[in-house]
Amino acid sequence: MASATSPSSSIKASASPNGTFSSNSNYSKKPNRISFASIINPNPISAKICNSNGSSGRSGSIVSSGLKVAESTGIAPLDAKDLRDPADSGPRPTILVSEKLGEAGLKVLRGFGEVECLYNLSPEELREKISSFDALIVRSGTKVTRQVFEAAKGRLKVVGRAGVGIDNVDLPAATEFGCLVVNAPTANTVAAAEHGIALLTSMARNVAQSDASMKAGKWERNKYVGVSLVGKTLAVIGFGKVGSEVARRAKGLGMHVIAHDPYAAADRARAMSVDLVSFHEAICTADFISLHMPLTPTTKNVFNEQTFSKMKKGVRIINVARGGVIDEEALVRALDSGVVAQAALDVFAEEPPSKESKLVQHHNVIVTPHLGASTKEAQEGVAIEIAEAVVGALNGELSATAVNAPMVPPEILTELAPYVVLAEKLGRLAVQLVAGGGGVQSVKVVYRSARDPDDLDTRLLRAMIIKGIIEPISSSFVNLVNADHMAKQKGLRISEERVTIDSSPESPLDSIQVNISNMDSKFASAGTEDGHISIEGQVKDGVPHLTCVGTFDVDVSLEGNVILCRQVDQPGMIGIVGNILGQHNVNVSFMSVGRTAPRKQAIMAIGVDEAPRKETLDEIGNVPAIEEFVFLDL
Ligand SMILES: NC(=O)c1ccc[n+]([C@@H]2O[C@H](COP(=O)([O-])OP(=O)(O)OC[C@H]3O[C@@H](n4cnc5c(N)ncnc54)[C@H](O)[C@@H]3O)[C@@H](O)[C@H]2O)c1
Ligand SMILES: O=C(O)[C@H](O)COP(=O)(O)O
Repeated sequence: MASATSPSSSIKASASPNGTFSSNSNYSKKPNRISFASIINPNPISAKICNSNGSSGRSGSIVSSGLKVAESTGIAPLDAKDLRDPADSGPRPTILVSEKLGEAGLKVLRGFGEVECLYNLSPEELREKISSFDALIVRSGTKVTRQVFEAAKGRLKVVGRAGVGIDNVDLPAATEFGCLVVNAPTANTVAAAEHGIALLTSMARNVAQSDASMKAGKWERNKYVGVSLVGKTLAVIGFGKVGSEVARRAKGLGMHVIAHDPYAAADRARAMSVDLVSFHEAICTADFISLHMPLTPTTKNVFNEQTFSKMKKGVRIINVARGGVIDEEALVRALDSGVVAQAALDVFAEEPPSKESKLVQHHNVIVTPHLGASTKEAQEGVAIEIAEAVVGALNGELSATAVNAPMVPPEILTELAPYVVLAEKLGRLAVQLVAGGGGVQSVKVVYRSARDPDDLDTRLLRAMIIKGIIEPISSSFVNLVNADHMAKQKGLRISEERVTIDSSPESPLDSIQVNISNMDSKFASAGTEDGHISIEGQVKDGVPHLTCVGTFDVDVSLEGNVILCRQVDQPGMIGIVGNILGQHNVNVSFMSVGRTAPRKQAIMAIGVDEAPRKETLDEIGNVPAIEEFVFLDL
């Protein structure tokens, strides 16, 4: 008799904390983090998002418009009535807005979920409240730390940064917790650039100091003689969105503009008649230096004692980027010594800076309280941009402004959709074929495609294979955000190979093969000569199919569950097994037989709608010609 090697029995003991092994257990039994299927929803009807109580499905699900990328850069407000399915009576997602957000954005959010605006929360208050929210929207004032993600207890699915800089969000922690971070990168560019120019011109002409002097009753025409801008060299550090808009405006003022940006394209600079130069040349030759790079470990305190000492005496510095890129104490010393004649600062290492800050109080410094993005227009734009991105993410769409997940163009998402489903199912099947279920360390994925390897974006597929492999055998939750991190954490090495085949480039892929290296299989026929467990699948008419097990060709649609039997190839086997299943009321959706040679060995792959009971599996195992079989739960 062949014994049934059902994965449920072997995996139960070691794996799932609730002692069960079921398909979609990620939706119903995992913590309430957004599932991968909610970020990129392979099901065009509804994206399941777990409720606060851990249940899932239509009550608590959010209707998805399918595989599309949120058009979050468009700033026309969405019609609130379009955002949720009116038939969906489940609990609405909860959104915490922790800093002032434009009304138009709030309207978009209110059309979709329960919105609470709680400004000025202390870090402790934020940690206390966060586990009741699916989304958090912040500006630069809220520190979204690891502790916040921990306190969210898996509920928080998306953090929306209503602006550009994400240095106040702990991205590695967000990624580990599978929380998507989106920002609003475009709507405040012009506002920040205009503020930079405002600071540049007012600093050069002592507008702030002379205004204060007059208001103090003085008339000091000789004291506030300024410097001209025309013909002076402005060095823009960080030639991105804001930096290049500052450059464009400074050229209009007749300045000679140079820029330093290790990642900027030279032709973009050339097109604006801006010379891209080294950091050294920029800081040594400039009369004015305007900062527009992000705050990163590399840029932190990049303006320090040493760099100030190399600057032209009397240089003037503008900072509307981030305070942390300047060593503020070193700047005070450079101002005192006259190396830096003036500074105009919108941002500070610590915000708000202390009232006694020597930098803020310095007579050659003008300051604004982080107002770069604060125009009515920019704030409305940013609010809509972030609201649409957050709603899109909660709706199961991949955001075009995702910061910690791959941004995949909509047309690619659409054509990859069925392969994404196939990839997860192959991962789930492959791990169930491993004897003992766990211990998988090395997986090789082979993608066969007629397209050029560079034309195939496999990140989604890889993430889904990882999800398929990890979730059935652990309590971990895997999505597009944290898949690579989870694989690394579990010591799972995934290598990918793309094989170009002679076929139609119409479809992105011909097949996906998943090989688990150096593991024994509970279904020996799934093994290859070189010691791998190998399965392969294809998409046929939009439906994922299992097409190869070990060295056997099969063809079974991966829609329900699968029984694989190895048997002696002889007449009547399909009837015998089909009969047993029929007698036990198990509906067969698909059957296919692959064999090495007539009357030798064959593999029968049977698709079944429901999981057979143990007695049914025992009866199949008692058929004398059946040598081994396995039930695979999809
Ligand atoms: N004060 C405000 O209210 C305000 C408003 C908007 C943006 N900002 C800040 O301005 C900065 C720029 O914003 P953006 O929208 O232009 O971003 P961006 O990403 O478009 O541009 C940043 C540029 O900096 C470059 N860069 C990265 N590391 C660098 C380095 N070591 N040296 C030089 N350049 C480097 C990048 O290549 C990129 O081109 C960000 O820090 C953002 O947070 C502030
Ligand atoms: O990075 C940004 O977008 C700006 O610094 C704006 O920050 P704010 O939203 O706090 O005004």
